[in-house]
Amino acid sequence: MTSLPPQTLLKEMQLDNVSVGYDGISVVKNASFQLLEGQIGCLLGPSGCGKSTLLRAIAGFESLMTGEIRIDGEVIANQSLSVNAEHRQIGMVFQDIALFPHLTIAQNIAFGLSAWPKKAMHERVTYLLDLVGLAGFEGRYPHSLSGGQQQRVALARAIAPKPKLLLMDEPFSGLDAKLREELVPDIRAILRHEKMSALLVTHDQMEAFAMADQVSVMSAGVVHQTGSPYQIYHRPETRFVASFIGHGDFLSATVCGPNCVHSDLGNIHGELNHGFSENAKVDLLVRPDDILHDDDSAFVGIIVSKWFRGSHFLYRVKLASGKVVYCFASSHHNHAVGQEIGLSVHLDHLVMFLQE
Ligand SMILES: Nc1ncnc2c1ncn2[C@@H]1O[C@H](COP(=O)(O)OP(=O)(O)OP(=O)(O)O)[C@@H](O)[C@H]1O
Repeated sequence: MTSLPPQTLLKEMQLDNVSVGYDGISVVKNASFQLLEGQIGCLLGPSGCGKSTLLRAIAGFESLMTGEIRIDGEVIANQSLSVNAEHRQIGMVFQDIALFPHLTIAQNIAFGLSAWPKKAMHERVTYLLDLVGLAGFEGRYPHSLSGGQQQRVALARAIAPKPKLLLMDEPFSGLDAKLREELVPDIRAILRHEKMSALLVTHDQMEAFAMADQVSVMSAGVVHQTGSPYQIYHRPETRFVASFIGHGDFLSATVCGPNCVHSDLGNIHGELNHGFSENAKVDLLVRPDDILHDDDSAFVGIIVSKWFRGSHFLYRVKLASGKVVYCFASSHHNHAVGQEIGLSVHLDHLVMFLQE
């Protein structure tokens, strides 16, 4: 058995105050975050917020206006230095799959392995074909594969040379929803199996949540927050993150204690001290799963719209103040639009922002 070149895993990538731009105007501003061994990170944000630009800077295709990028403690880019893309040990997968049409699937996967001994190359290609579920496809050409199969080949090609880090720019956006749903967990499992650190760019939060251990939410070039999907959803640190992620509404509220606010839905107590001063006017984030239909509650609202979601109904409910909020109800509670229903609040942690 031929011994394969040893795999060098990423220990840590660190971005410190990275700004990147075009023609002297920064489109990524002071981005800082860290990616650790085996972690799958994600840059999530609306179109044009600078995700691809930041990814391209990490890959070595854009230079830095300020800041520093380090891989395993070694500076690969700052204002005056930029290690060549091909020397960064970074693999890339793009939205437009871009396989070589005149090469077989095996030749595509082997493309970055030309320096490897023949036997090791063959073993690596066979291993990867198997890993991405395409054993037996080695002699086929890209045009004879489905979009999802082609994207698996693109992944195999990118990870074949054992890069320290895999960058993926909207790799699923050319695929239909059903295929995407199947492929995302598969790709995650493959990266996990390879202990490969990766950074994904997407504007789709469900994709981000399904793929990533850590999500960096961006808006207008600024990284607002980096955290686990759970933290991003339940503990958003900025108003933008709170409103961009998931469904939610802001209820006007007044602070009435160290872990209490008073709102249209009564006094709401959180588990933690929120740090706001007594009587401060705040906007309190309420998600659909924070407000439940409750016949016994004194707080009521009028249903203004409803959606049947199989296991539950999602209602939009107008409160006495005129504020409209989401509300979950089990699918046995089928109420008509215009009907009044009772509401109870189930909020463990209070996410709120001072009113502007
Ligand atoms: N080569 C370029 N020259 C000048 N401006 C550019 C260039 N590439 C991107 N931009 C601009 O930089 C900003 C950020 O673009 P970028 O592609 O990084 O955003 P994005 O978040 O990846 O968007 P999308 O999700 O639509 O791909 C945009 O305003 C874009 O028009």
